[in-house]
Amino acid sequence: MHKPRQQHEQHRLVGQVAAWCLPGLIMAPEPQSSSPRPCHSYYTVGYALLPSKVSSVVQPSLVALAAEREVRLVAVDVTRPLAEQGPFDLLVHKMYGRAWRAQLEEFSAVHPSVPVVDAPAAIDRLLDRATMLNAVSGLSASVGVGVPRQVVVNGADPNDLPVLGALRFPLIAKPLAVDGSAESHEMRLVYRRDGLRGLRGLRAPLVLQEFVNHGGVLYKIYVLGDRATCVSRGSLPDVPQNRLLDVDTEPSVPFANISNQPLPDAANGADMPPAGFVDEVARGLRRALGLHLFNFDMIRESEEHGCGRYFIIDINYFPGYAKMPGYESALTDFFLEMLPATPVHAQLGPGSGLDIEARKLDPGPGIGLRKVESDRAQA
Ligand SMILES: Nc1ncnc2c1ncn2[C@@H]1O[C@H](COP(=O)(O)OP(=O)(O)OP(=O)(O)O)[C@@H](O)[C@H]1O
Ligand SMILES: O=P(O)(O)O[C@H]1[C@H](O)[C@@H](O)[C@H](OP(=O)(O)O)[C@@H](OP(=O)(O)O)[C@H]1O
Repeated sequence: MHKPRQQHEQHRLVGQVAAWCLPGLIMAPEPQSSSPRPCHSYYTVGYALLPSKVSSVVQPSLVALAAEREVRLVAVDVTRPLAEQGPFDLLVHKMYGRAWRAQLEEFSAVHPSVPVVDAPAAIDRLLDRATMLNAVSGLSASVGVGVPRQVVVNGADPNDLPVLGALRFPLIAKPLAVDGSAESHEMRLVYRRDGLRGLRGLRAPLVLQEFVNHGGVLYKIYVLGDRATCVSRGSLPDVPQNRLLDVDTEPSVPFANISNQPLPDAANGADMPPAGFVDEVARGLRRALGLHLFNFDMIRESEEHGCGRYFIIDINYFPGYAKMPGYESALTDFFLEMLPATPVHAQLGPGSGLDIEARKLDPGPGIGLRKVESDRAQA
């Protein structure tokens, strides 16, 4: 039900933007302020994103700054075969489903020299909460960050699960799948065992994860290649021990999209995690995940309830970068780092920028999906 509407919206949105410079391409609008430049001086970064992500991330300020640095941002038309579009010097994407994966494979077979950020198999690990946090356990123990204990519930009554005995209440029930839908952000905070009965309202499969008291402050770390930027946000408040025993209160409560909340006044003076620690965790995760574009949510256990350990609770692919201060220049820098030394159409010589057939005959040095994956293995 969800996807056809999204595709329709995307088609409409793509149809609204002006075609400029190269026939057959659909592009982000050229910023009014930039002076005319010959087409060949530009790099072209193709982006394949849902309409909501386009409107949050591909803002005029980003398009303008990238253009100043000779990078133009071009929307992929997802209603047409990807391999026939371009030429692109770099492709970034966050789309769901097998058909899109097949399009990427075909694109890389036809254009092996074009880096695709990121590899679909690596992104897939973040689309399932059972595998999402596995990379954290791969970080060296000396880094000092963990994940809350959790179990996966595949449809059976969670009360019947023998493993549940190992978890301590309160728990958070989270949908297993992370698929960009509103439902994938609908959760329940479960205070005691009888609260698990109400979970039948949430669609299984689910993850039941231990809630960690953390003073209502969450740290969101935005990763863009080698850069990591940490911001603080509001989060769920601590759950006092007596709330777990109070049978006159609701045994579970629903919530959604908490981490979009600003920091509550009371938490405003909260210490940020040390920059060196943030960088170390971000670097370790980037290597373990093999991804360039993601953010992760980290909390610090309240000292009155524990010993101040850090926990990672969520990792998101291609997050809302516009919420990060200075995102325009960070994203443009990232594109420039990922781009090859020469624009692809300039490598092919004058007049060949539109010639897809010529590129099929001359596939270049071969740095498509495979190159990005091998860079990752070496990192
Ligand atoms: N184990 C936990 N302990 C304490 N609080 C938690 C825990 N897990 C989640 N939360 C709280 O619930 C919120 C939502 O959880 P989570 O990040 O897993 O969901 P999400 O829908 O994927 O979030 P986002 O919109 O940031 O992607 C967190 O921002 C945090 O406030
Ligand atoms: O598109 P889905 O799969 O629903 O994932 C969301 C993430 O879960 C959120 O974490 C992103 O917001 P933040 O950048 O505030 O983390 C959010 O970014 P958005 O503000 O661009 O929608 C999304 O990436």
